Amino acid sequence: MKDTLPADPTFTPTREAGLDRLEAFLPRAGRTYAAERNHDRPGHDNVSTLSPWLRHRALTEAEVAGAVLERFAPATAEKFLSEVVWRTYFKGHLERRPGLWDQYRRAVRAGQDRLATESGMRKGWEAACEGRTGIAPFDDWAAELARTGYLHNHARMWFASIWIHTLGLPWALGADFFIRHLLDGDPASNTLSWRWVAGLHTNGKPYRARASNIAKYTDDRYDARTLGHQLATEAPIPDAPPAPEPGPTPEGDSLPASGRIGLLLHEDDLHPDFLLARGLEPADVAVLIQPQGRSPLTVATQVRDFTRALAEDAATRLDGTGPVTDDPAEIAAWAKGFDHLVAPHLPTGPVRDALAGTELAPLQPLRDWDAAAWPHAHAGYFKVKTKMPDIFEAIAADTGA
Ligand SMILES: Cc1cc2nc3c(=O)[nH]c(=O)nc-3n(C[C@H](O)[C@H](O)[C@H](O)COP(=O)(O)OP(=O)(O)OC[C@H]3O[C@@H](n4cnc5c(N)ncnc54)[C@H](O)[C@@H]3O)c2cc1C
Repeated sequence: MKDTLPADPTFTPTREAGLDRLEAFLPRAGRTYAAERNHDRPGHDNVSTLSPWLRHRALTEAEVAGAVLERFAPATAEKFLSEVVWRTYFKGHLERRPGLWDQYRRAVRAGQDRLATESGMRKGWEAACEGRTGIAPFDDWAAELARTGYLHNHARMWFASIWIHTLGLPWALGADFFIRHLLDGDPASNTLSWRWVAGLHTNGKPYRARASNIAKYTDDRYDARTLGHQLATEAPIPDAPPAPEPGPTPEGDSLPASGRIGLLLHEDDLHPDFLLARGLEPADVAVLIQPQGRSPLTVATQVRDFTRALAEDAATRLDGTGPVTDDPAEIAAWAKGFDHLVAPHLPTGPVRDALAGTELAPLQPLRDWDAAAWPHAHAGYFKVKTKMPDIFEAIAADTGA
């Protein structure tokens, strides 16, 4: 029976492979995506599976949106484009409220303290992480995540809801479990999506997974009646500190007018098309990665390998001879050879945290795409969604097309 299932998607850690995936998906980015996207199906060919490349900006939101808009009218591809812009919204939201990242890190540590002292919770957490809860779809998604480093969006929502509301586990430990295993594990999309499921994001409404919804969108792979007896019927909102007030949109630095420039790429932006389009001529390129910085626990080998290989691919593309490293001290030694260090804007997350502990202070130009979207990312998604036409205006400048 298993042999007849479509194969798991694979994620080759090169920009070229991401471009191939985009090319193969493009014909389905219009009405087909709108009609089919909610189904969690083996193989996942009803969605793009582009997120591992987009997360590291080995492919950028602007170039993906640009390719889609060359093929479809904005209204036809609205659903897909809106999902891409969700990613930008979450990045902007966290840039405006970086304190949410600090709160999350503290909540993970507090959850780990509880694991050390509450044996019942520890057993529940271990069973959830190992896919041994007895809730069939949840256990299957835990196994799929560990095997592939990817889950469909609906599966992520249901999984997070069952983790929080049915199993009664701390939301931050669930977010930590995801970010240790997802190839696209992202400080913004992951943290804020888990907060959204818990009911801590903008509207105070938790997301509760329903048996009938799971059965429908898994094409009846799971029995709604059995699930109906297993899933929580209530979804109380967990205690959490209030969200910080939004700060200003980060302002991008200008490029230096002269001098030898070292270009520092990082795992949050590996394709400096916008900088080259602005006239940057780097003397050399290095890449800083921090996959292990995503969690205090061990991050999955395939996540660390994927991130490093994608970073090496970026350095090779740009003929960089600088280090591709997770050690900021190596970057500091390399940076001594230049008058200026330039990096694409460093968003909230482990790379920025790692640099904060050093004397390195690269100039950080901002992408036109982010500059168009982030001023509207201070509250819910709707404000950004209404600005989609303006954001698309930034595609040419962002991609240098
Ligand atoms: C609990 C939870 C945790 C999540 N954690 C992450 C994460 O760590 N990293 C991550 O990239 N996404 C995360 N998401 C969002 C979303 O599930 C994935 O981006 C999407 O499933 C990736 O699959 P795809 O590339 O096939 O998406 P498609 O449906 O093909 O969408 C295209 C692109 O749009 C973006 N996108 C789509 N849906 C969302 C969304 N809801 N929020 C933000 N961006 C979106 C992604 O970059 C994606 O590649 C999470 C969602 C939930 C509910």
